[in-house]
Amino acid sequence: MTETNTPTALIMIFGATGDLAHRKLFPSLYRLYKKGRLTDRFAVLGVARRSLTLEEFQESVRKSIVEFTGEQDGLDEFASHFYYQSHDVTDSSSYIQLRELANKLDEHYGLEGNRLFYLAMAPEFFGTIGDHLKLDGLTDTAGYKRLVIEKPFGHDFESAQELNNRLRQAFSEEEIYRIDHYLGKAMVQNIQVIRFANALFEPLWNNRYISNIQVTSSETLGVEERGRYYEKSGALRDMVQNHMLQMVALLAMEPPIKLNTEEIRSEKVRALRSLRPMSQDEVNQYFVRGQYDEGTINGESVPGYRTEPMVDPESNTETYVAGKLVIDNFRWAGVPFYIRTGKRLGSKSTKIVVQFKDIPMNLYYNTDEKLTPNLLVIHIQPEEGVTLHLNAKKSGSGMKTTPVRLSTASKSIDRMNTPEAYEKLLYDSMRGDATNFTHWDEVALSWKFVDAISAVWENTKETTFPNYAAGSDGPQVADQLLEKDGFEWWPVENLEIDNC
Ligand SMILES: NC(=O)C1=CN([C@@H]2O[C@H](COP(=O)(O)OP(=O)(O)OC[C@H]3O[C@@H](n4cnc5c(N)ncnc54)[C@H](OP(=O)(O)O)[C@@H]3O)[C@@H](O)[C@H]2O)C=CC1
Ligand SMILES: O=C1O[C@H](COP(=O)(O)O)[C@@H](O)[C@H](O)[C@H]1O
Repeated sequence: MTETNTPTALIMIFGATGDLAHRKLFPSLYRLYKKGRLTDRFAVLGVARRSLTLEEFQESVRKSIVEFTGEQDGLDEFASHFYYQSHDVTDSSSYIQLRELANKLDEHYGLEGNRLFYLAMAPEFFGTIGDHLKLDGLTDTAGYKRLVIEKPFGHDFESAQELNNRLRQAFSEEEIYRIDHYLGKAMVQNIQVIRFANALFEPLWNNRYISNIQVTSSETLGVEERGRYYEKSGALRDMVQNHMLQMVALLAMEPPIKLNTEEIRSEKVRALRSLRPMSQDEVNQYFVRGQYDEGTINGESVPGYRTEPMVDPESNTETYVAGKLVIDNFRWAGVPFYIRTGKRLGSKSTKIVVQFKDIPMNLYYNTDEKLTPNLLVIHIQPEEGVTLHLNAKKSGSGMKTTPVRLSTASKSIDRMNTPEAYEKLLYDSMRGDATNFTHWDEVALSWKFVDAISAVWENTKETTFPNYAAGSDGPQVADQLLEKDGFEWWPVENLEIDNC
């Protein structure tokens, strides 16, 4: 691993006129620049088909910064590091020209031959670009060469493996940075710290004390303009295969022997290997699906999934998934991990709730009343922090108990906004820190797990679709999944830090 805190590199963005580049990548680079994490020794070479002059491209960069950061300090100087080549990535002849421009920028800015190739494009182009980078000598460089690749990494295990084999012709595993933007979120990175830096939690982090763990990622947005992609993906591939399983791996993994990339990834891989596979007959017992109907969100009527643009009016695609994961190892035997994610729900929220087991004997309530279980809530977004739900004595005479909460919000600890996930991930990839990117072994195991579910769902028409109204908490089948085990979902809206 090559690490420096002020990395120098040529960042080549394929898809530089696209949404991701404008909303996330340019603003993140600007913030790094403003913080002094990018010195003047960097250049960005944007690639896309449309014909733009250098001035037009730099103007588009300036606009994106103003729109998405609200700042403009030092903007002209920052934008002057941006270059553009109009180039169809399927056209073999353009790569030579790209190499020449890259070499010139390398020399002009003293970039030491360091190259970061960021594929911010539709996945069908990933393989072709990888092939050409090698064939046309863009990867022949004196410095490092790294490939940062967006999701989706394949559509299933087979296609992911094919893509991986192809990319590995040009880049080694260590040089491939597969983005899962959840791993860039401050509170997702905090899961390990909460677990391994607190004497209070690690001894309790097992089946002796934890009754179940719930991971919820709910969205209010629908599929927007992404109907074509989403029809083939659904919530299972879009969210579960990557973000949800990554959070589960971080919650379930054993403590790594060292806090380095290899050890952390290897423990995550072991956790994913421990996921109990499901037979075809078991899939619908462990996983349930939903699709949104029309409804109301924030007072506005929104259409049902089947009437969204580019969506089949009889679509069988799930926009909601809830599941029970069983981790077959010594630590977690008997502790269900429940996950749920969906579009067009009542709130935008990602939270992890760790529910502790009840104490063996309740001295404080009548025997027919139950104490509220202790909960550890990790607030991933929109608020960031941790809440511990405890029981305390009710004021006044007598020994009645009442639930109380201890909360910390990250913003109040650091007194600043935490950086955007993409900012951290871009910085890490330039510093050569791959810890918060997914290793091929993690991708492969996640696909194998999810493939078993999609094999069943794609072959059975779900006759109850649409089965939840936009703006609701999701389909009833998700509640029934937990009721079977004697649990219920902790409602995310009642767990906000602000409610404490
Ligand atoms: N947008 C987001 O928030 C997120 C996006 N992603 C992933 O990032 C990737 C990009 O997404 P997004 O930015 O939204 O997509 P867009 O459709 O907005 O952008 C696609 C980009 O690719 C360029 N392009 C398309 N075809 C070619 C071609 N043949 N040769 C050269 N350039 C081409 C387009 O420019 P032009 O038309 O000028 O050629 C454009 O710059 C996808 O893999 C997506 O899944 C992942 C997470 C979030
Ligand atoms: O990767 C994706 O994530 C977003 C949700 O991300 P978040 O950071 O807003 O929680 C999701 O909307 C999108 O469909 C999916 O592709």
